[in-house]
Amino acid sequence: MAIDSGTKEQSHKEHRSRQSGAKADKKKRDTSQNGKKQNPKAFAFSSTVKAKRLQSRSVEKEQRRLHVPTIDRSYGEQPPYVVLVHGPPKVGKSLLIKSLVKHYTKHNLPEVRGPITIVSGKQRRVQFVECPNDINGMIDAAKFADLALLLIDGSYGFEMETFEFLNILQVHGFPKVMGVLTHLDKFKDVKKLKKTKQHLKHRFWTEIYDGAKLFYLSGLIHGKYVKREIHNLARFISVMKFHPLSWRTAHPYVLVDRFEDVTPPEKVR
Ligand SMILES: Nc1nc2c(ncn2[C@@H]2O[C@H](COP(=O)(O)OP(=O)(O)OP(=O)(O)O)[C@@H](O)[C@H]2O)c(=O)[nH]1
Repeated sequence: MAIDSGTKEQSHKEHRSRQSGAKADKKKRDTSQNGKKQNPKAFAFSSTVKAKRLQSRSVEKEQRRLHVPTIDRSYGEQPPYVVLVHGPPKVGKSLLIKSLVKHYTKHNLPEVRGPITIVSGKQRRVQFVECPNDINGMIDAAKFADLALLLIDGSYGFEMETFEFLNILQVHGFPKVMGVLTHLDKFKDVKKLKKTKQHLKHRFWTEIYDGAKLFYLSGLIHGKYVKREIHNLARFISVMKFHPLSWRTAHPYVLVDRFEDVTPPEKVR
């Protein structure tokens, strides 16, 4: 290479493509295939079907981006997530709350009276509420529940209350729902138990959605549900992601659970 510093012109040796060797062989092979190169234009489409699919996919992606994000209006310390335990009478609601409280706090709860709030993680509190079995109670509960545990007596099947409550949930923005089957120890026949579980699962799926979570509590040990099963259920509740419901942000609601007159008696007199 010679550089002429005066005119700043360079003279380069001309490029000569390979005539022999592996690279030359490959090139020859590529060009000889159907008379065209393997990759004539790397990013241009060669199939119209594929191109159409690609286009609709990119449009979909764009739509998703444009979707209005749900606004989380909460600020400061987060309120506890309300886990509502619903079911017909004597299905085991109190027992389930007691078992879950025992799991989280290692304390025995003698009686369930009103909502119970426990700390389930560094950033999370969970409040267990037993759903009242009257229509007004259910309507109130549907408004504040973040997760509804629907208890179903496995030996009996679905009862009216569960369907009623699902309907109420539907018109209140539908929070998360999980099913829990109890009284499964009443089955003596293993085959029948299996069949019933299958049947109830599919019934539950048609009501909620295919693949909705259903837990099985197989029986009692020392008057409590099996530790392992409660552990699994509690784990699910602890890691569950709760998104703000758009219905709820659009329909603010205050539930008054107590009304006290605090005027000093002196003043009244
Ligand atoms: N064999 C069996 N008994 C159960 C099971 N679950 C609950 N029980 C029993 O059912 C009875 C009622 O349980 P509770 O927890 O009081 O039911 P509940 O739904 O709170 O009842 P109400 O508050 O009256 O609606 C208790 O004696 C439990 O021991 C189960 O899976 N198997």
